[in-house]
Amino acid sequence: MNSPHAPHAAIALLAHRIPFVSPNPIPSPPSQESLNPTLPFVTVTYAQSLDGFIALPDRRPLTISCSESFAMTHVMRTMHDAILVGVGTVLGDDPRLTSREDILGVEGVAAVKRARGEPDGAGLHHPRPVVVDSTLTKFPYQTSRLMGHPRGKPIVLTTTRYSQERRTTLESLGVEVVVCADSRDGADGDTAQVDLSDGFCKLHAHFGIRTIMVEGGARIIGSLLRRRKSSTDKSEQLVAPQLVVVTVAPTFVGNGVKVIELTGESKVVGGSEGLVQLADVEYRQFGRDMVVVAGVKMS
Ligand SMILES: NC(=O)C1=CN([C@@H]2O[C@H](COP(=O)(O)OP(=O)(O)OC[C@H]3O[C@@H](n4cnc5c(N)ncnc54)[C@H](O)[C@@H]3O)[C@@H](O)[C@H]2O)C=CC1
Ligand SMILES: Nc1nc(O)c(N)c(N[C@@H]2O[C@H](COP(=O)(O)O)[C@@H](O)[C@H]2O)n1
Repeated sequence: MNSPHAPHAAIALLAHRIPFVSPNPIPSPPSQESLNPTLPFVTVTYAQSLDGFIALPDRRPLTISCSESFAMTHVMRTMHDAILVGVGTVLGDDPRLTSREDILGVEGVAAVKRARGEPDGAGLHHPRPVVVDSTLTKFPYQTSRLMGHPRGKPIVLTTTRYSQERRTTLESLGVEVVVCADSRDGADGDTAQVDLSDGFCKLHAHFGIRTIMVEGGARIIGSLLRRRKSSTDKSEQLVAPQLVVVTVAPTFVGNGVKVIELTGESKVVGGSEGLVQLADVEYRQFGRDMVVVAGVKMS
């Protein structure tokens, strides 16, 4: 597959699986979840090596995707209202989290605008950036490229143990701080983390965000791929994403960071127990990479 065709192939693969790709209502929503009035549609996506790594040891960033699968990722960014990462990713990668014309190409940009039902002259859609930071103390607001994002300052989801001093500073700079319910299901053991399902509901309720692309990092994705009960709503399904899109590149890394690191009790259980189960799986080649697209079983 040549690079100029990748955005078209990505639109064909994803447009029927992600709701609200167009500002107009799409005729046939792909699933009942997209009709949920309070919970946004959540896509989890990442790129990994053939041996399962998403970053180098010490959480150093790694370029895994080829140009075609990168184009697929940027098409996905244009299809979501918001893009969410954990503060570990902001610290490690300093991401821009924009939809990029240089990666999509002229034809790709035009195709995306057509798919969104927007005129040629319209600017390319960028998802609103959202960062998860349990205390507000880690988000590097003085240096982060997200502070110059074209959709405005990021929204930061935090817990009740946030720093008031930091909140005042961030809000004075235009950052929107959203205090969410605490969860102990995250990656840091006994330390309260952000209850992501509560965060998702608040993004919908406070900002009208209907679709969220979760792009990283390891701990946030790991939390979402575990079957968790929300502290605000006892339904287990609330925490699960509706769509999982994984780029698998034909490279070996040998050592580094994985999205699911089983520890303690879960390591003894092993297998896929305790993890979300996939359904409606599709596979597509983008350049040299394979992209796996799947829904999540809700039972
Ligand atoms: N290959 C890929 O597609 C991607 C790779 N990455 C890599 O991932 C690494 C960063 O991942 P991490 O260090 O794990 O950071 P992360 O980006 O997952 O953020 C984790 C932080 O969020 C906080 N947090 C709050 N609520 C949480 C919850 N409910 N669940 C989990 N964490 C919660 C944690 O306390 C922690 O401080 C970097 O090495 C980056 O390069 C990041 C994005 C995509
Ligand atoms: N799809 C994909 N492939 C890779 O090889 C990657 N390393 C990533 N990383 C993600 O992209 C973010 C950087 O985004 P910007 O280009 O700065 O907008 C990074 O933080 C990861 O989330 N993704």
